[in-house]
Amino acid sequence: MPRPEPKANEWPPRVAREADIQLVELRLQEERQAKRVNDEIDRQIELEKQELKRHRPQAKLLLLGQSEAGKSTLLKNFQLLFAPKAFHAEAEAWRAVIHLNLVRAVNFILSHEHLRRQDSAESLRHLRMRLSPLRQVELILHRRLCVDSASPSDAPRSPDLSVRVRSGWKGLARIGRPTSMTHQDELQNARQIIDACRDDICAMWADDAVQAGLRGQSVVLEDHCIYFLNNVSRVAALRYAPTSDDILRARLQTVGVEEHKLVLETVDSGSEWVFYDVEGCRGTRAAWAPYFDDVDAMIFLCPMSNFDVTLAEDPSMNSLLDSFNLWKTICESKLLADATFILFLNKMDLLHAKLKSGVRFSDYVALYKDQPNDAENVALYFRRKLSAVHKHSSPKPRALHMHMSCAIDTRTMATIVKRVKDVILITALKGTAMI
Ligand SMILES: Nc1nc2c(ncn2[C@@H]2O[C@H](COP(=O)(O)OP(=O)(O)OP(=O)(O)O)[C@@H](O)[C@H]2O)c(=O)[nH]1
Ligand SMILES: [Mg+2]
Repeated sequence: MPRPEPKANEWPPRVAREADIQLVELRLQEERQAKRVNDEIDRQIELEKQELKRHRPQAKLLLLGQSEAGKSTLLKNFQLLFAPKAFHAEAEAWRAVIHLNLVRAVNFILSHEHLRRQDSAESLRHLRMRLSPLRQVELILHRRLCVDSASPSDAPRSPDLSVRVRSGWKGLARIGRPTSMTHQDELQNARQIIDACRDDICAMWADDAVQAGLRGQSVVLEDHCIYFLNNVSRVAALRYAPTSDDILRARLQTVGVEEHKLVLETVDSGSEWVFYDVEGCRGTRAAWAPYFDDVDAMIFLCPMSNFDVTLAEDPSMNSLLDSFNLWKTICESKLLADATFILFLNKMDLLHAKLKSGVRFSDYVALYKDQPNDAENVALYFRRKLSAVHKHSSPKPRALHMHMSCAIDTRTMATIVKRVKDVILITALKGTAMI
């Protein structure tokens, strides 16, 4: 067909219009191609997101509180209940920590200045001599386990008999499997010496002069030291294998922020929870913040029994006041505004024993004046005080679940920890669980 002649004065000329049409077509093609590429990128991002979701732990949990509040002990309770195989697999590794806890307590007692002066007691002089190999054992275990390079000195030390393991709890697993024969021989040798000293440690702990000396100087040995000394004939035996109770009692100070993956065995088998267990000392708290992001639940431990003591790291600071201040700061953290709060009012057993021994809570907490000095009422005070702080903090944090606890009592903890597990699962799956 003949092409129509271009009309005179036609604007734009037909040829130019055709070129425009081709250009538009080209642009449309390019846009379609770009959209295809974009859609593909979006699809990839969506796939990656889903993949990430699949690999994201089912729950991310933060354990906070001052030093010795019981954070790591609570974590052990979770492990004992929901990953018992992993818990028992680590039992062997805990033995060295328990032995160091024990040996440090013995050496501390024997090196205490007041008891040195009582050397006139013939029996004590004898015991000191017979137990002197434990100094070497402390050095060996210290070298194998501890973070700080300073060796334990001969001078009497403060009764902070904590153990800090290189790279924390995870480092402990490596200690359970010593790599070289020298390590194995050293640890075996240490166990043999402890076993050989067993009767003498018993005799020392039962010695009236020792007990009177400790009482007279108001030396308060940490709870775990007393527990292992009371159980020395079992703990010091050559074939000793730590029980669950022993592991919960063992004192292993957390170093920095330790990540613990808990692969559940008894419920929801195979799913993974990640705990961030922090070192509670004041000087290390600035390092916590990076771990506040994107956690499902923040678990705070407030030890109720330490109202009459000051912080080991700051003797001018009352321990209870420090805990209250810390709780307030945590409640006001914007980063934690989306996390469910779980509060453990811990060390109920020690609170009970302390009040029963005659220490008065009102002597340390002015607001408590004229109120009953029993553990239930004091615990109620803690409950009201801490929930009021939570309620009135800004930004308003999410739900608060509170439990009175004794973290070393596996029986009562089993019930509490199961309840907390439900809260964590609901929180992780549905956002938050309100009560
Ligand atoms: N009697 C008693 N002892 C407890 C309780 N909870 C924890 N402990 C003991 O207190 C000591 C300190 O507990 P940890 O769990 O190591 O304390 P933490 O909060 O992890 O301390 P850091 O790692 O220093 O921040 C351990 O020897 C525990 O066995 C409790 O409710 N009652
Ligand atoms: Mg800890």
